[in-house]
Amino acid sequence: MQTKPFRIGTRGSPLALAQAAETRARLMAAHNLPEEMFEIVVLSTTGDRITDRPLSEIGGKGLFTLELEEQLTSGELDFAVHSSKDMPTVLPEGLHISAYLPREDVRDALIGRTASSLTALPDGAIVGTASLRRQALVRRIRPDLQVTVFRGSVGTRLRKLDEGHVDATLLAFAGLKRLAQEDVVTELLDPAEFPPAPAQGAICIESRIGDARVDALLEAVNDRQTYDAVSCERAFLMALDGSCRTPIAGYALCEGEHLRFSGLILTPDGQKEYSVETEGVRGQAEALGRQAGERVRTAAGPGFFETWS
Ligand SMILES: NCc1[nH]cc(CCC(=O)O)c1CC(=O)O
Repeated sequence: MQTKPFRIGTRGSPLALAQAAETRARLMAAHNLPEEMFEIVVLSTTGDRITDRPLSEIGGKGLFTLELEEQLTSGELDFAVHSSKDMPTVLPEGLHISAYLPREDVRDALIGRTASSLTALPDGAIVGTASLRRQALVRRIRPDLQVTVFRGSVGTRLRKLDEGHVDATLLAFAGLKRLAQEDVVTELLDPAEFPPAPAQGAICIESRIGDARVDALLEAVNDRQTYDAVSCERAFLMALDGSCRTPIAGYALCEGEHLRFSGLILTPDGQKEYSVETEGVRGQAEALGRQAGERVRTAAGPGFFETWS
């Protein structure tokens, strides 16, 4: 084995750093390599710098990955660690997702200040979240609640909640667990009523296509169930054209060689929705996700996407 360290790219948020550290720890264990073999390189991205506007307004998801991808392409980094949920559906030419770590809990968590659950919040209470999906799902269950845009790192959001800016906020349980902050959670939401975002809870590793040395390294930490499930969910998202103004939920589960998927699109007010369920063999994960996306897209019709985008 070579002795030059692998250069791992990551964003600098506490969650991103925790994910990069987890990736390094798994690689060290899988290959019996010392920590010095992995250099964690922290980059600030456009998405990190702009925190006062919804991402969908400033150009969407690529904003968290662009700077890392430039350095992957140029060879400055060997691979980059991301929250799969933040990855665009189409990657720059020459790059691919080469591995997924075993998925964390996919559920959303409510952190309530004035009540502990979504149903117990008082009439007209304010829920802070920038996610269009979470906004729509909250309104679907509790049309009386007010929803306000709430961005920043997990720590920033919890501080704003503490300061009383909102009555409750919603975060991915996975991120809270990775930050060892799961004790703040007051309610875990049932995926049947409050389905997660495609790719939620999964860490992915992006690298150059055809980099045999990196592929061999990463293969040992790739979780095949997560790979198939998230590939299905991302194909669903892509078939919906990644319309980042559309609230979209999607969740796939592998059981043996079988895969089941449920998807949902909603209007931002949560009052109209189209859902889809499908299942098949794991080897067809992407095709199943894509077909589910096409089905829901056809059922909704073009008007669904145009009225408010
Ligand atoms: N968009 C921010 C983001 N990207 C990934 C996570 C959480 C971890 C994950 O879903 O893997 C979060 C924060 C959140 O949604 O609470």
